[in-house]
Amino acid sequence: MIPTVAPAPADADQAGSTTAAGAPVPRPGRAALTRLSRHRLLGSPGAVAGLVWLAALVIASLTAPLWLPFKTEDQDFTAVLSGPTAAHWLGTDELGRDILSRIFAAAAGTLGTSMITVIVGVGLGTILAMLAAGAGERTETAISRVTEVMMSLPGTVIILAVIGAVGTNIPLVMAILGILMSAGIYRVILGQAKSLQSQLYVDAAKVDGLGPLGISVRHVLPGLANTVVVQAALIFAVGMLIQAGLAFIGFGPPIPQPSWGGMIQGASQHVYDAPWMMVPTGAVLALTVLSANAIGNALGKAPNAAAPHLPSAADRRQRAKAVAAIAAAARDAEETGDAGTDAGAKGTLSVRNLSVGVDNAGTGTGVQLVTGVSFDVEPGTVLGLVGESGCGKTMTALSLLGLLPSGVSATGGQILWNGRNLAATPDKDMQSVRGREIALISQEPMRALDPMFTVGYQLTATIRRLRGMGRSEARAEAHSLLEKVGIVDAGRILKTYPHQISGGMAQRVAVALALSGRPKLLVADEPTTALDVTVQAEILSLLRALVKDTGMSVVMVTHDLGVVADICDQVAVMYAGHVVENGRTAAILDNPRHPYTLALLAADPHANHADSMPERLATISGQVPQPKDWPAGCRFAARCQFAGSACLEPVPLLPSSAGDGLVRCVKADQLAIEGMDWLATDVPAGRLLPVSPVSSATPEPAPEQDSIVEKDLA
Ligand SMILES: Nc1ncnc2c1ncn2[C@@H]1O[C@H](COP(=O)(O)OP(=O)(O)OP(=O)(O)O)[C@@H](O)[C@H]1O
Repeated sequence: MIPTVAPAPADADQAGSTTAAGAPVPRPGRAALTRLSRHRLLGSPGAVAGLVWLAALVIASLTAPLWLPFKTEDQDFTAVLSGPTAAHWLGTDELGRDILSRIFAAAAGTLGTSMITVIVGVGLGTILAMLAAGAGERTETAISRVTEVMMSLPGTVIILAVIGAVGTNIPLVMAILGILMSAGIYRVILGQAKSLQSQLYVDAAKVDGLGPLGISVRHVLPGLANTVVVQAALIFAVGMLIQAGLAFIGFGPPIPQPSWGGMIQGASQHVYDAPWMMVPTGAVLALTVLSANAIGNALGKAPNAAAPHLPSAADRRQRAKAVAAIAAAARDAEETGDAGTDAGAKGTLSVRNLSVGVDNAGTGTGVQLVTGVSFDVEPGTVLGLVGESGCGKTMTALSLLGLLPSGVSATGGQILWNGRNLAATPDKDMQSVRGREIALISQEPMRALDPMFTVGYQLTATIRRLRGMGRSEARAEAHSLLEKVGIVDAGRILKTYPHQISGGMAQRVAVALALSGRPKLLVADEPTTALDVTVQAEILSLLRALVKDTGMSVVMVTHDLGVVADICDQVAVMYAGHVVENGRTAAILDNPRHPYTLALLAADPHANHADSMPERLATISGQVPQPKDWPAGCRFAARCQFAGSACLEPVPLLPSSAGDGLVRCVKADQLAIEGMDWLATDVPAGRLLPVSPVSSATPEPAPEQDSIVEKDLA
């Protein structure tokens, strides 16, 4: 299954929630704030400068009475309209008042009242949007009509009318400005709030009994964080400018209280005889507005909490670094003649020694999730990657497309495809591979389909993009693709939206979408897991037919040996991040050599014949170890009924005596000779019997006394 990090479900907000890898999962709101503050704000020099400027302005303004040399109303008639001097650093105005003192004295008021506009405008707009999105169509219609009326009102006239009625009460004027602006903010936020309300995790939260308020606060608001802060920064800047404009035309704070707009107005009277007077206040106002905009810009680039699976720019940079490192290693290997393999035959996928790891904050020293995986997929064949959950199948599959999740990247090895090493291919070059050469279908068909557009639009747009066809030609191709994937009434389905079709139909459409670019390789990540058994069989037979008809090859990720038996020519059994056995499907299913394969088969009801079905199916005690807990020796040893002390040493992948496959077990041959079965009995985890180590180059059967645990267990 492709990992996604959705906002925490209703019951998962406890502090201790972790990823499968054991890493703590931040709550969406906190995650958003972390990203906003750490990666974006501090990563943008403009935003950092803006923050420093605003912070300095606020501190200087609040502490002004303590350090300013002059009071705002002090007049120095010996220095009227002067430029900067030792006594008056920024000069004086027409009454000899110190401009520096007046700028800082006015700053707190200007910033504070602009914040009133932000709080009222953004707060009201956000609350209305969340209410409209969550409370149903009638409420949304009512709120939308009211905001439309608000937007049609002449704001300037209303503000002037308020000033006429109540005088220059700046906080009140700015609050009313906020109310007027909230209508626009409502419109900006509503669409996003509605989309968040329609997420599957919101449905899950509703099922869990979370009320509308809880859903809005816990699931919707965190997803709106980006938009809200960007709007806040913009409104802050606009509020400051409007306030300065009002003061300029005489509706500022009462005289002699200074205001930036009032000071600019005063300076405009002396623009010819004392032009300097305009500079300090104008520059401070401009710098403050620029600072707010720079901060808004930086925050606007932050990834949304609702889509944390999308790689941020930092993730992309990190990936680019990882790709460059692999490319450099490959070049070194070529120079020293250690490259190992050529680029493989055309249409053959050759994965060599692939490792995938967590980036660990860009240091490249994080835990490894997949190590030393190698396999080949010939044209027109299907390779199954099989294993329990957490064995690294998805990480391996996604690395073929360069689509590893944020914070994870390929750390070594080669993915050889049509003459290039995809592991060392930059993301922008991978774009021409994805869809056109290698396509993906995932477990959840709805992931591939956008609920906002009809099936026809999505298919046509994809075909046009990937194959450069005209509209009507693409439409005809979409129709034929739907027929190809077994949809009888293709014309009708083209007109439907994804939510109007069943899961099986959606998976067929997803397959058609994947075929749009006529890929040579299809990566299918558990494509039938979410479907019921009959539909599963249909999709498998569709894939089989496509492989036969088009000569396309498939990498099929599955935990179902039935699927492997049904469709795969080759199989690679993965356990704890590496391949423990691979080879031809028939050879492996008939003659498994690795105890893990043996155990998977023993635990699979379909692999046991009805007449010889045991009373109790076999189990594999324990769990797949977390990547950070992988032992140096055999990673399966702690759960293995046949483990011995030789299994404490690292085990290489060696040719299996059965067929042309490879197996990673020091006792593989001994098990084959003795014909051991995996028992239904649970084995205490970590039990190891003494077994003499065998040479890794030529595995020999273990001595008699090192026998199999089974004997003890019986
Ligand atoms: N984004 C991630 N960051 C860190 N570790 C991850 C991430 N995604 C997966 N892992 C870890 O990588 C390992 C391999 O995961 P992977 O999803 O490839 O397993 P899988 O065999 O495909 O399992 P499943 O069938 O459940 O998808 C697991 O230990 C998993 O916890």
